[in-house]
Amino acid sequence: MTPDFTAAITAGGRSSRFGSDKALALLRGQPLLRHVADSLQGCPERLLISPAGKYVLDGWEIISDTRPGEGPLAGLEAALSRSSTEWLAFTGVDLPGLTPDFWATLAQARTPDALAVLPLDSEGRPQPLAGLYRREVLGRVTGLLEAGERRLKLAAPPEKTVLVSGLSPALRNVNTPDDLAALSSELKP
Ligand SMILES: Nc1nc2c(ncn2[C@@H]2O[C@H](COP(=O)(O)OP(=O)(O)OP(=O)(O)O)[C@@H](O)[C@H]2O)c(=O)[nH]1
Ligand SMILES: [Mg+2]
Repeated sequence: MTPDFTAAITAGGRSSRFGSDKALALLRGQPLLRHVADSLQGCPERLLISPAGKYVLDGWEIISDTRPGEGPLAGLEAALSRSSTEWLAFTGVDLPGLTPDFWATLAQARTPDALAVLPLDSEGRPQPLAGLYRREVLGRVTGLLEAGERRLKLAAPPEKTVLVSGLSPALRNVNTPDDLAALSSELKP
């Protein structure tokens, strides 16, 4: 099924724990950013939140941060402001295990009342950096940012967030070179 939601990858981070730009670090010969983008390639609209000129990703529109350096919650604000569909798939550069099936599973879990659909990680916690967000959370996100809040996990109210289990293998997150080395060695035949 063709996705009916906009894709957004927030890519304005400094990779300080990784030590070099992790979006461009290679896993199986492809940059991490490419792995994430491939999982969302079927989306009708594709947005990359990053400084102009930093990345080239064919078919993706580069959107500048409205609040540069303020973290992924600000990236979500920029993405929701530009998205023209009701739902937005929002993620980062460092989750190379995401797949089209992952996003389809989240999309199927949407309910009429939901404002967000988030997967549960291996410890049973919602992972807000690989979720679907309804466009109407934009007002709340802007309110949080204006109040000095930066935690992405507060973007949608818990009582209107659908949580999906069984997806944790797709949520391997790369923050350090050791994380990438562990992932590479697991994937070797
Ligand atoms: N648009 C935007 N994205 C951000 C910003 N800060 C972090 N991100 C992105 O949010 C995602 C998750 O953030 P982190 O894992 O903390 O990445 P990071 O901030 O580059 O790495 P550290 O410096 O080690 O914390 C990554 O895709 C980052 O590129 C920002 O200020 N603006
Ligand atoms: Mg960070």
